[in-house]
Amino acid sequence: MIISMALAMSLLLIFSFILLIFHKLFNGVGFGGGGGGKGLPPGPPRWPIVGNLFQLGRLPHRDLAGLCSAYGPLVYLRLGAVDAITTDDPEVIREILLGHDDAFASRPRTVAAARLAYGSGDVALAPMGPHWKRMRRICMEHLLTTRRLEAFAAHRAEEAQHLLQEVWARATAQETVDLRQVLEAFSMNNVTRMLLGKQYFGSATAGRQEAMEFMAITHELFHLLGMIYLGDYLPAWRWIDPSGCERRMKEVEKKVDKFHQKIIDEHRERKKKKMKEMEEEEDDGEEMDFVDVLLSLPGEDGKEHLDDKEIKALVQDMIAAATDTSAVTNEWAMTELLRHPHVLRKAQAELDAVVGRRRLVRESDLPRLAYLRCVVRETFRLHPAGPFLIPHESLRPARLMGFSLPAGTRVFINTHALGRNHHLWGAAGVEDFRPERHEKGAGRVEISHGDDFVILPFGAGRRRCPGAPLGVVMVLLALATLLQGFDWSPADGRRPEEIEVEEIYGMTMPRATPLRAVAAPRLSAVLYAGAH
Ligand code: HEM
Repeated sequence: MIISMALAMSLLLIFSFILLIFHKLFNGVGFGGGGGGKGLPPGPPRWPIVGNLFQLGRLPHRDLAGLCSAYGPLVYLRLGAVDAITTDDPEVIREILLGHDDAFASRPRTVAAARLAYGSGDVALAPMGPHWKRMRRICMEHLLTTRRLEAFAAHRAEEAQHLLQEVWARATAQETVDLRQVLEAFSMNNVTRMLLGKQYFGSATAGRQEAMEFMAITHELFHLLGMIYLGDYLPAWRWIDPSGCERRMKEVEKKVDKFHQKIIDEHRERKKKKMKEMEEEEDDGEEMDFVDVLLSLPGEDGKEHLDDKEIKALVQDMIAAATDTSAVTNEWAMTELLRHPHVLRKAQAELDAVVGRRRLVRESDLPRLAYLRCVVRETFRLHPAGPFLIPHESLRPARLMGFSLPAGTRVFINTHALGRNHHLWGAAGVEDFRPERHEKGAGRVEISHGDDFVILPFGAGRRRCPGAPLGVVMVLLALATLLQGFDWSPADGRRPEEIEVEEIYGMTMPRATPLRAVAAPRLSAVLYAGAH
């Protein structure tokens, strides 16, 4: 497979090279001009056909950051047949996401979105239009309301207790803790309890095997959705598909669909049973999970119900958008805390002062944990869950910062580079993890973006993350629980500075390897076993 990939790449390069020579012979101009022509923003020179595609490697966010350093805050690229821009500058980002939100709020129709998001029939990957509006409204009105978030607070407290117990069990058995595993379980359980009425990891679970399968499918899905697939930029690539990418998409599509269909069928069955037993009473919606709600909503064009495809697209979107983002953020936060023990101790001292050690931290404590909130902001600065948000696309020709962009321009807002922009954070120490840079006088430390757009963990404008309040609570609650409950040190006797910080690129950007650490209990034993 590697050989066929290399062969295809070489053929493409040879073909591009021949074209380049023809181009040079007959037009007198060489290596394709960079951006800047036809009123486009500046950008790197490009090859015929492939354009700048081969300038993107394994970590495209770092490659695009390099282009912003070389060509300025707004860079034009040609990726095969697709026009694209990238930026790491808060002013340009504000113009795209707020000033020209109407033009830039669509999404590209990628092969992965078509295959893996029910023909872009979800919210997150749907192009701008009436379908997106309706699906997003359903989520906002039936899942992500303040009332529903409050109604599930008790479940989140149970999951925090469960997280504490899981780590405690490993600590008392003198085992290292796989933080990726316990943090994923925490996020997955919280989300699936709201969505599906099921806890996937733990005592009253859907079964360990099913949980592991579910998690593995979600990872694979995220990997495929996030990758820069050459077939999206060079249609001819799809004929060869040398790495078998589309075949993998088809396989994952089947597995995911089977999983979601099972969930819907189980819910329908349960509903039927209830009706039969005449147990169904007028419901205020609080005991219904999201799938129950979706099954009771009317469909479009006079249809009695939403169809299964629409329900599956929504459920998949919510699971994917909610679990990985918060788990990845928490794994990075713990990575940085382990690398910076003085920050970890300072966050624990704050927990001792605000909550004490005689009871467990609760959701209602979170607004008062100002330093912990700075830790999360700093984590988002250095390790944003979505390195390019979810790429946007322009719906129509647009003017931006004095340049003209054609319709269908793909927009890579580089949040990873924004957090390392020397003009904002200073050239020295930009890679240092220093939560103090976000400290301000009195008042709550906000974790979403402010007016200055210097960090952007949830995007902005009409495509901003609708789950941000829930995401923030899940991240803070898990971290507060881990820090209040345990002292932490690196696994395998490593020194803090030896903990790796390499990332892998995808729709979310996790550490390259799972984080393992040693936990030592710091509360009285009764709190680990007892009720919250
Ligand atoms: C720490 C946790 C989270 C982070 C960092 C995060 C981040 C993001 C980002 C960066 C985007 C793209 C914004 C854009 O393209 O402009 C997004 C979109 C989205 N997020 Fe989140 N998210 C989190 C949690 C959640 C949760 C808990 C949910 C739902 C339960 C959720 C649902 C969505 C949806 C549906 C979209 C697509 C919005 C649209 O395209 O209209 N997210 N999120």
